Amino acid sequence: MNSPCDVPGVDAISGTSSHPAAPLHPERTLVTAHDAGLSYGGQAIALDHLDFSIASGDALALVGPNGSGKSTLLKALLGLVKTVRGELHVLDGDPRAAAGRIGYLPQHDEIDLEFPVSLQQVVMMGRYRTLGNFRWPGKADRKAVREALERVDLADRASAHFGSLSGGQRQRGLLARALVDSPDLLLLDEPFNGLDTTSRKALMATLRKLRGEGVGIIVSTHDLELAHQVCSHILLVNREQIAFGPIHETLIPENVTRAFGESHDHFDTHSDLVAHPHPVQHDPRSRDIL
Ligand SMILES: Nc1ncnc2c1ncn2[C@@H]1O[C@H](COP(=O)(O)OP(=O)(O)OP(=O)(O)O)[C@@H](O)[C@H]1O
Repeated sequence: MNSPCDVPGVDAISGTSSHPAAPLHPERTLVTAHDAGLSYGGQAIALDHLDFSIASGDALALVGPNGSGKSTLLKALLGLVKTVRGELHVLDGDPRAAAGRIGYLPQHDEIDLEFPVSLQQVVMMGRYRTLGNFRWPGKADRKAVREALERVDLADRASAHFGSLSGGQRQRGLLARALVDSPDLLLLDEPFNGLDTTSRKALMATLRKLRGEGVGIIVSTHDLELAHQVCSHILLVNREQIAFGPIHETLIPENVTRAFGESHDHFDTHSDLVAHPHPVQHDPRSRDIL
């Protein structure tokens, strides 16, 4: 059974129905991988045998243990890591050609919180590709910044000193920076690390709203709740692809064990968040809730 959270327009937090805006991004395939292998400059393949695809409005949870290749895949989608075998296409072509259509929220950001920069100035940094080196931000740029801040519900804090915002607000501000050029594809590397429950929920709601607008999302995470609340698909990796598919069919104990090993402690395979296609009898924790 699909979770209500899988359906664009159904609120992730309340579970109530809303009226989604018409998709702003046309339906199209955003990423395809065919037996792709990724490598850092002539070194051994860091992540191999990738075979998956995602389309507009899909959200893919990229899940695997530390060092399994999650960031490597995100960097390859940005054209920063080479595909040394097979194919990895973004918007039907080489990832480097699609760079202007991708928004990226890195795992660590370098912004010095003491630096006297406002939230809207941080978001404007996301316009640098559009602005080039020699143009001052104009009306259209300021409008784009305002709209990006509205999308993450931070328009009222536009002038605030970036360093004075809460951790969750800063994270949403950085998301606005990734969104300011209206990307077709949004890549997020562990965006929920260190966030409190309220900020997590706000960020999840924003991501679901973006899906409803037709943005494709790939989010690297250890967080199964996030994966279930936001994502339609999951890609489990451990130096190679372990499994890919709709989240409710693919996030099963067998695949989790294959990705994390028998002794993993990240995921309780009896957790409500891991699908149990064949619930184990006599175990009160086992429920086929999905
Ligand atoms: N710049 C680099 N040059 C060479 N090898 C690298 C580089 N960055 C990562 N690797 C290697 O690629 C493999 C995958 O690392 P990656 O950072 O993609 O894993 P990850 O799943 O994102 O890990 P984590 O959850 O800890 O962030 C590791 O063996 C790592 O050592």
